[in-house]
Amino acid sequence: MLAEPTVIAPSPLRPEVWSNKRGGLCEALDYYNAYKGSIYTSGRIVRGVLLDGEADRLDIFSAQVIIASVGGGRIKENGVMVRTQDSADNSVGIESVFRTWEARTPVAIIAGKNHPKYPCTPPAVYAVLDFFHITNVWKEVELTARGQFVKVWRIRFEKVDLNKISWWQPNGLHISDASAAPIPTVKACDHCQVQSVQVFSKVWTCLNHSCEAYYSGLSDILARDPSSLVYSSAFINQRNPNPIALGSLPDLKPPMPDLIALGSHGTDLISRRGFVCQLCGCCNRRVYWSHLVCENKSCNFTQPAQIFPYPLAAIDNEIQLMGNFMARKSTRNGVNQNVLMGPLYDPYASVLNRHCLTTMNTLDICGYKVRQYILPDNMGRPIGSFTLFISNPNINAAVNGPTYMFNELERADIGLKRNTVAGGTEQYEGLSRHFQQNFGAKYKFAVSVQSKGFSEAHPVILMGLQRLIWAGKVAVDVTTQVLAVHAPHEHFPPPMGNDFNELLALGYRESDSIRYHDDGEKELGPTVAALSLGSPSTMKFRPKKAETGFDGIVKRNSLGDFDAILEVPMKHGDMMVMHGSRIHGIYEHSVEPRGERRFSLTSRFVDPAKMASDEDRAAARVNGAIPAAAAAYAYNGF
Ligand SMILES: O=C(O)CCC(=O)C(=O)O
Ligand SMILES: [Fe+2]
Repeated sequence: MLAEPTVIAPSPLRPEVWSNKRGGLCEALDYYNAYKGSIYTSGRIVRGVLLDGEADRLDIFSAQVIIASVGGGRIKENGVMVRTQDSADNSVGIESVFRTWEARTPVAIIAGKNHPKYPCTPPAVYAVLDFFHITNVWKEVELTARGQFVKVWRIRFEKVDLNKISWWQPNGLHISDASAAPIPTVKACDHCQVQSVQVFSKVWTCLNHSCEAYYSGLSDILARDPSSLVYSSAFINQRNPNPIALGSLPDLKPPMPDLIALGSHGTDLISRRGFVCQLCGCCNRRVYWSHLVCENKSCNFTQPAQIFPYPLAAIDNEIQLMGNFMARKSTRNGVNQNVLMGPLYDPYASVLNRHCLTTMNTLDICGYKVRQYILPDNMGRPIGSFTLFISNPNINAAVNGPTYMFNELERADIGLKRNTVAGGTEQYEGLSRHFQQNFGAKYKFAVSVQSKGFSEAHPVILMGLQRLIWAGKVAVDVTTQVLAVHAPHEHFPPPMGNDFNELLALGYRESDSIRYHDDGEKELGPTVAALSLGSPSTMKFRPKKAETGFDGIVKRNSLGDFDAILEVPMKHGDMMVMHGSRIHGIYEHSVEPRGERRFSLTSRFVDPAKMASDEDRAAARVNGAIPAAAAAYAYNGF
C-alpha cells in the first residue's frame, strides 16, 4: 500500500527546469526524450529517469539520495498500479541501468507530481531534480497489494553535486563531505562469496538473487511483518566517491541553441527542437512556425525564429534525390517495365497498380504537363480522379508565381502553428507534427485549426486560391470529358459546382509528414486542390483497410494495411486535384515531404448548408468571401 499523502509545505526554492507537459520535457531536454515509460536511454545508457506515481513503499525521495524501482509487470487495480510479476533480469531497461552504473555516467532525475514521497508541494507536473550517479543496483522481494511476493530491481542514486542545496528538500540532510558520512556494513555471503551491502536496518542478507542464500534471515520478517523492513540509515546516508567531474556534467538547463553557430537554415531538425525558457525554466515545445514562445502562461518570453532563405539549389538537390529514390522504387515495382500495358505505361509514378487504375491521361495545358489517374471502386467503376499539374521553370519564375510565393511565405508570419490533437489531457497533450493555418470557412481537419478571413489573408494566400480555383475547374472539366468518352458511368461525381471558400496552409520542416487520412468531412464539396511550394514530396493513395473488395488486387502489409496503389512526386509549383467525394470513402492518402522546407496550400468548398451551427455558417460567409483584392491575382494558367 502506498502511504497516505501528508500535507506538505511548498519549498522556498524553485526548480531550475520544469514542465507541465510531457511533450515539453521530450522536445526541450536532451536527457529526457521518452513519451512513455520512466527511463530514457540513448546509446543503451540511461540519460534520464522520471519518477512519478508508480513508486513503491520502500522508495526514497530525500535531499541527496533517491531509491527507485524499475521493471516488473504491473496492472491497474482499484486505481493503483500493482505489480504482478518479477522484474526480468534481461529487460532492455535493467541492462541499460547496469551499463550506466558501470559507465559511471550522470543520470538526470525528474520528479512527477504524483510521487507519493514528494518531500514538498510539487511545483509543477514535472520538475527536474538534478544529476545523480548510480551507487547500487539490487533485487528485492516485495509484498504487493495483492498479497503476492514479487522481485523488483531497486536503484540507489546519489546526487553528483553534494554542495548544491536540493530545492525539493532544502532543510533535508545535506552531506557535502563523503568522508563524514556513515559507512554501511558490507559482508561476503558464506554461500556464494559475493559481497552485499546491508540495505535493511534489521539484518544483513545476501542480495545475490541467484544464490541459494538470497534473502536468508528475512523470510520470517517477510512472512510476519514485511512493513517492518526499512532501509538502514547508514545505507541511506552513506556518500560514495563521486565518479563524475562537475565540469563535465551536461547542462541541466540547456541554453538557447545558437542556430547560426550550428549552421542551421531554420527548418532543419536541429532547429525544430523545443527549448528551456531562460526566464522561467519552463520546457517548451516548438509550437509556432515563426516564433519561439514560452508555454508558461505567466511568462512572456517570445523570440522570432531564425529562418533563413532556403536556396532553390537545395530544392533542386532534393528533387534529384527524390528522383533517384522513385526510380529505384518504380523499377522494383515494374511500373516502367511493362510497355505492353500501353496506355498504362507511366514514367512518372513510382507505384501504379494497373489492375486498379484503369484510365490514364497525359495532356499539355498552359505549359503544365497534366497527368490524370482515374480511381475506381473495388468493382473497377470510376469514382473519382486524381490530377497532377506538373509545373516548369517558366511557370515557377513568373510574376507572382510559385517561387515568388515560396519566398514570401519564408519571410511572412501567416500564423502557422502546430495544433493539439484531440483526446489528450493537458499533461499528455499531443501536437500535430506539421504547422497549420486555415483561411476562409472553418474546416475541421483531424485537429481543430484556427481560421482567418480571406480579407485578412496575406496576398500569397489569395494568389494560391486563384491558382487552385483554376486548377480545380480544369481538372474537373478534363475528368468529365475523358469519362464521357471512355467510361460513362452513373457513379462518377458531379462537376465541381462551387468555387472554393477555404484554404489550408501547411508548413513542413525536415522530416515532417502527414500520415494516411482522407479529406472526407461531410461538409466538403467533391473537389480538393493543393499547390506545392518549396521542397518536393511524394503523395500516396491506398484503399482503406476495411475495403476487402481490393483483396486479391492489392497486397496488404504485415499490419493488414493495403500497399499504395499510386505514388507520385509533387514538386515546387505543382498542383494536384482530387475530384470525387467517394474517393475519401474508399481511399486514404498521405504526403511525405522529401526535403527541409515545404508549404502546401490546399483548397476546398465547405458547404455552409451542412455546417453544424448558425454561428459557423455566418463565419463561413464572412471569412470565406473572396475580397476584391483577389481579382489582381486572377489566374487562367498563364
Ligand atoms: O501537403 C499536401 O500537399 C496535402 C496535405 C493534405 O493531404 C491535406 O491537407 O489534407
Ligand atoms: Fe488530405
